[in-house]
Amino acid sequence: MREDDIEIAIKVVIVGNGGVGKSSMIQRYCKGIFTKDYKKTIGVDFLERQIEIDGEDVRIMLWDTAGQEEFDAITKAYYRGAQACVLTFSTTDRASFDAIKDWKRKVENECNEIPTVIVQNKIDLIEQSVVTADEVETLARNLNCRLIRTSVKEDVNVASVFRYLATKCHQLMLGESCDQSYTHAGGNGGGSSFNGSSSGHQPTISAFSPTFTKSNSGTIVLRAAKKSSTARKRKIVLKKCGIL
Ligand SMILES: Nc1nc2c(ncn2[C@@H]2O[C@H](COP(=O)(O)OP(=O)(O)OP(=O)(O)O)[C@@H](O)[C@H]2O)c(=O)[nH]1
Repeated sequence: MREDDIEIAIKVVIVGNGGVGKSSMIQRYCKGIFTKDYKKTIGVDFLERQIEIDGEDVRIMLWDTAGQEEFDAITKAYYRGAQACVLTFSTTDRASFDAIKDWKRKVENECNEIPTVIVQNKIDLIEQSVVTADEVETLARNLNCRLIRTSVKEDVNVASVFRYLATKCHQLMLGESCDQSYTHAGGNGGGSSFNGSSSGHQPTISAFSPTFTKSNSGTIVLRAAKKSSTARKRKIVLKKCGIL
């Protein structure tokens, strides 16, 4: 393999109870589509998308795991080697919220601590919500995870989830101090834009604001890896992380 062909790849696992919108989220992010039909994921599925972080091409490999307990034995094998995790629950499904702690534990059993985001999906159904904003924010704080509220259906904040995680992983790969800022979920609940600030207090990314706009933070770069002066940097990066 030539030096120029080397790229950064990040494995992200998406977990959560059945029906919360994991497959839909991945489809939305990688293919730009949304379907109303529910097709239970059997075992594990996989899609990827390439974005640019700090001028580097980063390939995000999204592992969609079945939410049903019957597939636990199969899916946990796929958590191994994951560098980031999305813990997903649905605004209209109380059990899926209550299960978030268990999902975090299951992933940590295989991967230790990795950058993790709690995603409250189906925020378009906020009027049918079975969780309060406070309890969700408290859970995120207690679990030391960033909270992002999304609507896969309306394409709100989906790109922010993966850009945030990819940025965190990229920082870790570069050996920059990660300052643990990914672990905070504040409670202001306003706006939907991604805030890459590295200060200690990280606001929740939310779609609650009535003036929210669709997130455009994911820059899709559908082209071959650049042959540029970043090659040397890539080499350094790859000493610190695995190529998937
Ligand atoms: N209203 C609304 N419906 C959604 C949203 N995201 C997903 N859905 C719907 O929720 C249902 C379940 O979505 P899936 O993506 O299949 O759920 P899953 O988490 O992958 O389910 P498993 O494969 O069983 O683990 C589908 O009918 C989707 O259309 C959303 O943001 N809003």
